[in-house]
Amino acid sequence: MRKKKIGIIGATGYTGSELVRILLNHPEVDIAAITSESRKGDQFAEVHPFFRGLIDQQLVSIKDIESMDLDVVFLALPHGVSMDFVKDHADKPYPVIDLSGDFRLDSPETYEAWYNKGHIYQKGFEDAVYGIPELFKEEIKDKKLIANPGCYPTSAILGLAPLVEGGMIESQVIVDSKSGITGAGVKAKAATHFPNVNDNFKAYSVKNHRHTIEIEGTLNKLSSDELKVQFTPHLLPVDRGIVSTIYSKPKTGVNTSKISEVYKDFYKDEPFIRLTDQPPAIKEVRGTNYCDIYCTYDERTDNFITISAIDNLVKGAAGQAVQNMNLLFGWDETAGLRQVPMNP
Ligand SMILES: NC(=O)C1=CN([C@@H]2O[C@H](COP(=O)(O)OP(=O)(O)OC[C@H]3O[C@@H](n4cnc5c(N)ncnc54)[C@H](OP(=O)(O)O)[C@@H]3O)[C@@H](O)[C@H]2O)C=CC1
Ligand SMILES: CC(=O)N[C@@H](CCC(=O)OP(=O)(O)O)C(=O)O
Repeated sequence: MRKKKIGIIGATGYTGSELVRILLNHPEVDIAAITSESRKGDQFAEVHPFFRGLIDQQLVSIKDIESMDLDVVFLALPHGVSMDFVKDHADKPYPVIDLSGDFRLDSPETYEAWYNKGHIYQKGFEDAVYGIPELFKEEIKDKKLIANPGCYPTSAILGLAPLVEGGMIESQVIVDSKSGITGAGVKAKAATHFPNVNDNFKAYSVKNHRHTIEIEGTLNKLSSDELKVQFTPHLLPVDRGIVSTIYSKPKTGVNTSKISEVYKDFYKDEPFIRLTDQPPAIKEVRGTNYCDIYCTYDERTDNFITISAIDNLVKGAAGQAVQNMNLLFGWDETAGLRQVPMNP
């Protein structure tokens, strides 16, 4: 059968090149177009020299894909930019998998409140599905617009989903997350300048990070009670990886000794969830689509403590996008995603 023709939009950035890294080894696809507005005409491997000898492809402009007969398009563009593409290409036959936050929330009003930015395409919210395959597999299968989740939300939501869906916890949840610096994108900025991150560690966007509402809104879709999420991200001096440590209180009467069975049962058919018997490490998932999850109960404080680890560029972005594509086309969910973690 003919391989599906893929377009990757915005491939001078980190998630764009990560998509290429994964899709080069995907058995069902050919990378037909890789775009860049700033480097069009250059070879992709000139922009990302670690691809030398592996791919012979010239970067094209977005307008050049109009004449191509693509089967699916990945948007690795900043938020606020993706929405223009989605609106302008709404009549195209191909599905779009958007890695940005432009269509993850429930309405333009919520978006505007948390992103401090206007939204130009209300219909996209009606068309989109939130692409977290472990929770919304059936809904993803026949959608034309997939809003690929944020990296922090992926780690927090997957960590909490079994407790939330089981109605096991009280309404206040604390998510304390640490991310590698590639989460901030390829552009140089003061916050990610080497002396500011090397040998250093700090929280940022306390109380108002836009992922708070993405986590809270998604968990509330699984919950019969109204949950509130306190989310604090931290910048970790590593390239890639996220660890989230999550605190929640069991409801009165919940059988806390059954916690591992609850997680095992919830994720029993999920190839990318690995339940661990000790806190997971970012190097144990590096370069892979795994989300490793550890959960325990502390009798002294009456808290559940859940710790999850992902690679922000893979399960937190490009890998999850490929997993979504696999579902869209009815392929094995793990196609192209069977990497072994790179450790050390
Ligand atoms: N990095 C991560 O860990 C994660 C990122 N995401 C999301 O995925 C999307 C891509 O992220 P990431 O790859 O890190 O981003 P980068 O900043 O590394 O790359 C973004 C790319 O978009 C292109 N682009 C097009 N228009 C613009 C514009 N107006 N301003 C800036 N860049 C533009 C750029 O390529 P060119 O100018 O050459 O066309 C650039 O290569 C973002 O929405 C991000 O929030 C989601 C989860 C995790
Ligand atoms: C370390 C770091 O800076 N991380 C980014 C989140 C990356 C991501 O997933 O962002 P989107 O929701 O925009 O896709 C941040 O905190 O803004």
